Amino acid sequence: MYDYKAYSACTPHSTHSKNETMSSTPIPVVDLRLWSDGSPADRKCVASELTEACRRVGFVYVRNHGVSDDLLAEAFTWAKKLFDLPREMKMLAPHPPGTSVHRGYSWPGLEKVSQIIYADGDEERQVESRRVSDVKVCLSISFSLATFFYLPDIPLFSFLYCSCESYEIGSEDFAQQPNVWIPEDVLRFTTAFYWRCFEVAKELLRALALGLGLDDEDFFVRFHSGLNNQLRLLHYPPVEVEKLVKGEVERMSAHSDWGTVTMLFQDNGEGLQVEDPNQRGHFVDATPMNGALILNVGDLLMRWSNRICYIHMLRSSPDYLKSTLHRVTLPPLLRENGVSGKSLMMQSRYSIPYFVAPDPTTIVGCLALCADGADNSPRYPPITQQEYAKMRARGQYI
Ligand SMILES: O=C(O)CCC(=O)C(=O)O
Ligand SMILES: [Fe+2]
Repeated sequence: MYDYKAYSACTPHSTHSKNETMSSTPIPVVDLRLWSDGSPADRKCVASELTEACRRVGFVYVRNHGVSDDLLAEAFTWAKKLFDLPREMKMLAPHPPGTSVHRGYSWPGLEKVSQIIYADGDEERQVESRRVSDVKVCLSISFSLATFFYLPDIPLFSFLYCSCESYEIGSEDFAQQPNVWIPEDVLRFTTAFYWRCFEVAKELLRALALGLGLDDEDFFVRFHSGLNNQLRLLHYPPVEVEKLVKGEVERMSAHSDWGTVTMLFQDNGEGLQVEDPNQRGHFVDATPMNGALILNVGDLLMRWSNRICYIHMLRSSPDYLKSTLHRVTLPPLLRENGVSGKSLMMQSRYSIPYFVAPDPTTIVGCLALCADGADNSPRYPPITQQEYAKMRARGQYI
């Protein structure tokens, strides 16, 4: 884990001790402290930094975010406790069949994080082709994204077996997506944690609105009552390193998130990678950083801000927010040093993503200030959150 002590540009240097150094990570780091207690100018600085990071990379480490270390430690303790339960107990709260309800326990292999990416970025087509393709493929059939990148009509497959187990929790007041409870105190804690995360999410949405140049800091918050968010406890069980090296199993394949933003908490298990914004198909490590959460832009925020993907982006970059592909795979040390000893096992990894989504009937259309001329007209038709989620969910659960 990075022992990261670097500062964001907005933080006065005098508040840092002499031996603080900048991290070598290509993923930017933003400190929210001055967002919470700084002057209007400080807040603007933090907002611009955060937005710029989301524009350049789509992923950013956020420090001083407001979820305390103790609360996070407790969240991971509960997650571990939950996944340590015998399978029969976990199966008392199974993820319902089909794609309409996304709650409860998903056992390893249930979720197929599969994304077919046409280089022309046509999402409708991506989803349709995923539907007719065999999503029951269990082992990795992945083609290099980079190889096919410049060929808009050739589908880029990423069908992978997701070897994680997860537990999805929503708001207890959202009738469309009822929680699937299991008889454990863990769920009482996670509900409180869910709403604490939402408080942080609202601040991040405010900063992004300001950073984008919207007059109304609450613009995004108005579409987010919090009811439609999702807290996911994730466990990647131990896996033979050799299988990961050979690509027979992937912990989680490359995908983008569907919502507005995701806040991700990781334990110190490495392996999360993010697509390098300057090199399609090339991934960089998003190593866990002490005390920082990772914020990433989801598809809906990308659509709001009119960011186009892939091939178009190379022609003309509208310079807005980017929903970046990411995956979970081998940690850097194992990649670099290879594996000796066939039976080497990679340890469990736990993570807790909090997916922030607008309310289901919210119409997500290009913001007026992000469509500022002939070269930057709206690229996506307006779509409601529920339509978009339905489209994306069709390939994910079988
Ligand atoms: O486990 C992680 O670090 C990433 C999880 C993730 O990307 C997801 O659940 O969408
Ligand atoms: Fe994700």
